[in-house]
Amino acid sequence: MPLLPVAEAQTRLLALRDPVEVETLRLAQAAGRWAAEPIAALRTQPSRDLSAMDGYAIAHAALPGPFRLIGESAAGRPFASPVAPGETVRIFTGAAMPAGADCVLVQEEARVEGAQVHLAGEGPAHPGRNVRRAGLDFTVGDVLIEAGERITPARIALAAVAGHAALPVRRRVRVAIAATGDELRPAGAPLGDGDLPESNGVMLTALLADLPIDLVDLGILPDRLEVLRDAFAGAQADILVTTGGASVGDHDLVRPALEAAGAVIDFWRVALRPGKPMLAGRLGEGVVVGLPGNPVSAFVTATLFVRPLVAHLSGAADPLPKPTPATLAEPLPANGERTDYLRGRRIDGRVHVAAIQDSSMLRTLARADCLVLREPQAPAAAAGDSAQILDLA
Ligand SMILES: Nc1nc2c(c(=O)[nH]1)N[C@H]1C(S)=C(S)[C@@H](COP(=O)(O)OP(=O)(O)OC[C@H]3O[C@@H](n4cnc5c(N)ncnc54)[C@H](O)[C@@H]3O)O[C@H]1N2
Ligand code: MOO
Repeated sequence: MPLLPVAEAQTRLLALRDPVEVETLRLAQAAGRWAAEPIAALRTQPSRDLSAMDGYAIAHAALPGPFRLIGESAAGRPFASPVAPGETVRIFTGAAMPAGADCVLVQEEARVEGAQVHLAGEGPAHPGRNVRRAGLDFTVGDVLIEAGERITPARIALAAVAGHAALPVRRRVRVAIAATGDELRPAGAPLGDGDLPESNGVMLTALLADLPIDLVDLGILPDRLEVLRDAFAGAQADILVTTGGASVGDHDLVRPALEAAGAVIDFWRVALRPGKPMLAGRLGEGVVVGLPGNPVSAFVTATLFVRPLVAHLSGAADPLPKPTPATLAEPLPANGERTDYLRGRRIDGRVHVAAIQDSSMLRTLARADCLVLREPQAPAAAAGDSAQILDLA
């Protein structure tokens, strides 16, 4: 199989499965999910004209006054009768404008003598000044959140004011993570000769921590075909993520073990660096993504493929990471046939690219705050040139 371009691999991966089922959650529980349907306003906001300031509701045509004080309108306690020209009502921020008044004289520009309010400043410049018109924010029936948009804290507030107590979202995605390799030991465990602390599984757990998932930790699996096959077959997940054993060595057993477990591999080997040996396919009702074992390769492929897949199954309309432009601090050589994702760090607005880009080097990755994209066959770039980056911060 030839190497698959990154964008094509992403498209094929997301096409492997539709978003998971819809559930309805109370607002506070819906944070971080994606809207499963368009969310329309059940009411108009403001529902009527409201004062934007503390002061005196007046008719603009009656300026410069004076005005006779006939009552008060507070938030939730409107003044019921109309206000005639030459009359005024004490009013507070968020309170209903009484009929007959069309602007608010702020109290800093008013002087009150008994029941008379005098202009003591410039006064409201025009009718409508310091008034929030009915429907300023939205009108009943307006679509406020599109299907596939994330439920952010601001959208939760919007949905509440729009009259919703609960929202239709996708259920949590069940993600199983398996690290493979005979040399791996849990972080902190005693190490024998040739042993290595496991880092990909904990990295993936952290990388997905802000997404609505239920995690199934399959732990560290040995390089034994039957053990891998049985663990994969029993994973029962929407997404099974494996790391390691994806390449061509004698101990790279993930692909044959997946196939033995009944998986249908859709693609293997993508035109990117690091991360080339990654694979993806179907396993029962779920999707399997096999990430390479090198820690930086696992991180980059998880960023480009696993996070977007979780977001897609969670109902995100736009799940892929978006590159943004940045300025290079140093020249870069011409690129080869794979899209390169270089570990970079922004200093004073310019991106410095780490000198050694070995896919095993976690210290370089941990110092990076972005990945610098180099398209296949990109010509050499000079310091000061623009480059596309993926933000890691
Ligand atoms: N002859 C070839 N050799 C290799 C090729 C190739 O095309 N031909 N591809 C290389 C590329 S690219 C990559 S990336 C690596 C990754 O291959 P694997 O997925 O099979 O990874 P492993 O061999 O299992 O492990 C690589 C490396 O990473 C360490 N590792 C693995 N899992 C973890 C973990 N969970 N936590 C920490 N470290 C882990 C492992 O000990 C190895 O050092 O293959 C190249 N080879
Ligand atoms: O592309 Mo591998 O992913 O060299 O590290």
